[in-house]
Amino acid sequence: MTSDDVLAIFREAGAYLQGHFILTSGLRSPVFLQKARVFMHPSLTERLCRALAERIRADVAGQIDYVVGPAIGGLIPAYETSRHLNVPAVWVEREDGVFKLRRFEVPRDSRVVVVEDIVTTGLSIRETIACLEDLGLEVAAAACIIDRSAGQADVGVPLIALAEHAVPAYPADALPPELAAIPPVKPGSRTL
Ligand SMILES: O=P(O)(O)OC[C@H]1O[C@H](OP(=O)(O)OP(=O)(O)O)[C@H](O)[C@@H]1O
Ligand SMILES: O=C(O)c1cc(=O)[nH]c(=O)[nH]1
Ligand SMILES: [Mg+2]
Repeated sequence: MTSDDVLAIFREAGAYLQGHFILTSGLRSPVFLQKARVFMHPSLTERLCRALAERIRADVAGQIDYVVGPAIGGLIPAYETSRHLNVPAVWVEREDGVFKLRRFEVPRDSRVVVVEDIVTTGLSIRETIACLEDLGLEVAAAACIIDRSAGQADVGVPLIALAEHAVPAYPADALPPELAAIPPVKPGSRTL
């Protein structure tokens, strides 16, 4: 599956939004990939995550014990990708703003792959890895459906992206006038 194929799925699902968006990193962007509008369709999610699982199988040497999804966006793709890898899926969720593995007991030294929906700066994956490493887990790699940084984000482990799609993002105090003219919205769950 190519990046164009993935973007076509997002466009057809009405998930390629244009406007003025506040991202989880605090950056502002004229584009938001509303993955929930893709993941609401099991057949589309199955196609994307089957392809992502194939990439993970090809790129990650050795055993994978668990897939970990950062809630909320990573829940569905992590679960569906784990189904194709035939390993269990768990998730981290925010407690007072910090990712925690609240509901599971994963043995120390387990080898895991983090599966995210979208990467912009890589901040959410880095936060996830910090939580997992604190628990003594080995993070073999991270993976995502779309990398908006097009390879620029550094998450500290190899990042496998099903698609790369470079999208502009600006600090809040450096907005182009056409973006500043639109009232911003924040679709994600951080700080909710
Ligand atoms: O690479 P980053 O700069 O961290 O941006 C990407 C993150 O932003 C979104 O999560 P968000 O916190 O907005 O909430 P969500 O998971 O509920 O969508 C998305 O699900 C990624 O986790
Ligand atoms: O950076 C983000 O917060 C972000 C960007 C995007 O396109 N989609 C998303 O869910 N989050
Ligand atoms: Mg998220």
